[in-house]
Amino acid sequence: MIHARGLTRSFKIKGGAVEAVRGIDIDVEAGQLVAFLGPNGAGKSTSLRMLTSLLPPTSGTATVAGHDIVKNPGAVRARIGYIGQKNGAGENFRVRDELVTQGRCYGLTRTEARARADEVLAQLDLEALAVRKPGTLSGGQRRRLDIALGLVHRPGLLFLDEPSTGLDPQSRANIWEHILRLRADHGTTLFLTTHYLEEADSMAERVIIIDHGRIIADGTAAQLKSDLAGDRITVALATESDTARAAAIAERMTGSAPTVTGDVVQLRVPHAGAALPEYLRALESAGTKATAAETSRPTLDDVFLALTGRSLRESETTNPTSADPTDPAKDKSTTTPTPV
Ligand SMILES: Nc1ncnc2c1ncn2[C@@H]1O[C@H](COP(=O)(O)OP(=O)(O)OP(=O)(O)O)[C@@H](O)[C@H]1O
Repeated sequence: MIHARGLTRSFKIKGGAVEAVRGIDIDVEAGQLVAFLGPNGAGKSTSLRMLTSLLPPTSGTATVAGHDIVKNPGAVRARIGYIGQKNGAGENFRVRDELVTQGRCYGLTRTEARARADEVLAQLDLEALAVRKPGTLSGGQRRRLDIALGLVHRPGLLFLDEPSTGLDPQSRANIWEHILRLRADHGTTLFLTTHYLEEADSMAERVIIIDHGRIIADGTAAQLKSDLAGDRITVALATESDTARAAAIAERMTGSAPTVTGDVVQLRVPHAGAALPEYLRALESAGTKATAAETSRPTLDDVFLALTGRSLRESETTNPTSADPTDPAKDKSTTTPTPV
């Protein structure tokens, strides 16, 4: 469905150029659900705009839905749906009329366009809103209308740029329900960007991570987490000298320096279940007792941290364009170990 080789895109700016995408290779087979992750400015939207033929690449090639994005952009566009970050519907027409107009733009007759509008209204649970104007819809309803607009011409491949951003948790869950239903009922291939790591982890079967315009990881979330991050052990100590000793023992045990924050030591191990008792025993024989301990499974943020030394969450929390107070990426809760 998607085969890209060495795709690059740079933008001329005053006094130089921005290399937004620096040579990406992507292969996506039919029916896959791929989450494309990366911090702000990593090159996600630029990649999506190239793959959807909206932006010509500076170099490299790609075939999408069987057609070359540069040589045959019209054929690509006829076979894909693209739901960008901005709303696709205008303000003046009613919801159903917007969908009929979209169908007409894709060459459907008036009768076909009306029938198709009714189908997508039902598919996205929008029937009750058919006579409303888009401007009167809630954020979640509007996002569903955007998806409906992208589906009018029955594309086999759908690109979604941040489909759930800015929505409250309930609307986000609802959007995901519809996305997953699309795939289950129609086998639609889905390629989407998101900065909600938990969503990518639980919903997508494949995760591609991009950073500074380059793909740095590609696999299932489970694979990436076990290969790149490992489990985490967190222990709390009572004194500064205990903390220093616990950090030294952790480094001896794992071969790498642990993270020390105040009196809390965090270390990475392949299997925390086996390593925690061993670590606690080692502490005790050194006369150091942990006051609390906890193990946790790795997250996609841990994968990003292992690859780049930076937290994806932190780069997202500083995103000046995201004003979503419900954004789970902004939940920077620290781990509180349970007493031992
Ligand atoms: N038209 C443009 N002119 C100049 N620079 C651009 C243009 N479009 C994008 N860029 C730059 O290219 C880089 C990649 O931008 P892009 O929008 O692809 O990132 P992104 O990963 O989608 O980010 P976000 O998560 O914030 O949407 C950024 O440095 C951005 O400022």
